[in-house]
Amino acid sequence: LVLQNAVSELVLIDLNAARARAEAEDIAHAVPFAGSTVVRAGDYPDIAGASVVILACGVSQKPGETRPQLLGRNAEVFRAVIGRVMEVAPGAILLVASNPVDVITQISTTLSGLPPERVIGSGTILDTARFRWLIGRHLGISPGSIHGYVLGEHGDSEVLAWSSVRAGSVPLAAFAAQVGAALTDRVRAEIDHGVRRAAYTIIAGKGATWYGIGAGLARIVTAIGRDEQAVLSVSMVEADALGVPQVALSLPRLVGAQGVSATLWPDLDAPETEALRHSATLLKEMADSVPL
Ligand SMILES: NC(=O)C1=CN([C@@H]2O[C@H](COP(=O)(O)OP(=O)(O)OC[C@H]3O[C@@H](n4cnc5c(N)ncnc54)[C@H](O)[C@@H]3O)[C@@H](O)[C@H]2O)C=CC1
Ligand SMILES: CC(=O)C(=O)O
Repeated sequence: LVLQNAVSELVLIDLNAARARAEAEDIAHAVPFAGSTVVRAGDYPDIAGASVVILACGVSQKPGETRPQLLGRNAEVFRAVIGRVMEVAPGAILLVASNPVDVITQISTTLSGLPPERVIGSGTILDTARFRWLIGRHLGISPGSIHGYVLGEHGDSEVLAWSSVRAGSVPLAAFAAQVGAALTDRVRAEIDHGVRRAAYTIIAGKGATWYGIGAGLARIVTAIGRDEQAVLSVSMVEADALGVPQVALSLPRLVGAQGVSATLWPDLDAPETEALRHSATLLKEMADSVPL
């Protein structure tokens, strides 16, 4: 956010106040290279009037741990935090990052009483970035010129929507053939593994993932701040996802000043549709298991 000069003020709140102060000071030292954001540590009253509140509190995965294993602990954290945020910043858009992000987004929607379009989960914005990066690397073109999405859960059941991927305006398989970089079953399997297992690999190596999610959250905040109506794969409670009622999951959505203004249901083939329904069902079961 600071490097893109995307916000005028950034307030960090953490149960561990010393950490918030240290992070704020460290981040503030980047400001002179980028812009003029006011960065400081604070407490809840300091976010009164905020336009966006990013929620990244709670516990994170240890090596080998799955995202759903965090659910009980992070649901408890959000029961404590959401009420306090709503007391001081009832007009904010909530942007959830804590895992399992889809279920925590759904819990946050219920606890806040906000309309679903104002409670956004980062969802698969990061998985979509990983997907585009890996395809771009395979084809030798910029990931920004790859148009495709990861859908459903930000987690093990996510769906890589291969059938609708385009390189520029050309269907993926046709472009791959043109540049002599065929998308064999082995290549697809490697890309699938690289997307689906990325967090596990990075957490095994350095304990946490920081930069991809930081950039993804900054992208969402920028789309809100500039009322871009940008298409981003983010999570939100959907009234009906392929027959699964009231479930938060990621789909390509229009993001702007009011939060999510529309969902763009993608064209999917039959196996992708079934995989997305399966992902929605798992998420719904997880959400229903949390007492509120
Ligand atoms: N959605 C995504 O793509 C990603 C999600 N994550 C998730 O984000 C969350 C945070 O990850 P990290 O920053 O690596 O973890 P971390 O452990 O470094 O930071 C979490 C912070 O939350 C604070 N905290 C705990 N309870 C709190 C409360 N009640 N009020 C205020 N602060 C509280 C802790 O003191 C700690 O400083 C995790 O759930 C992680 O799984 C992380 C990376 C990517
Ligand atoms: C930690 C996490 O959810 C990720 O990097 O995908």
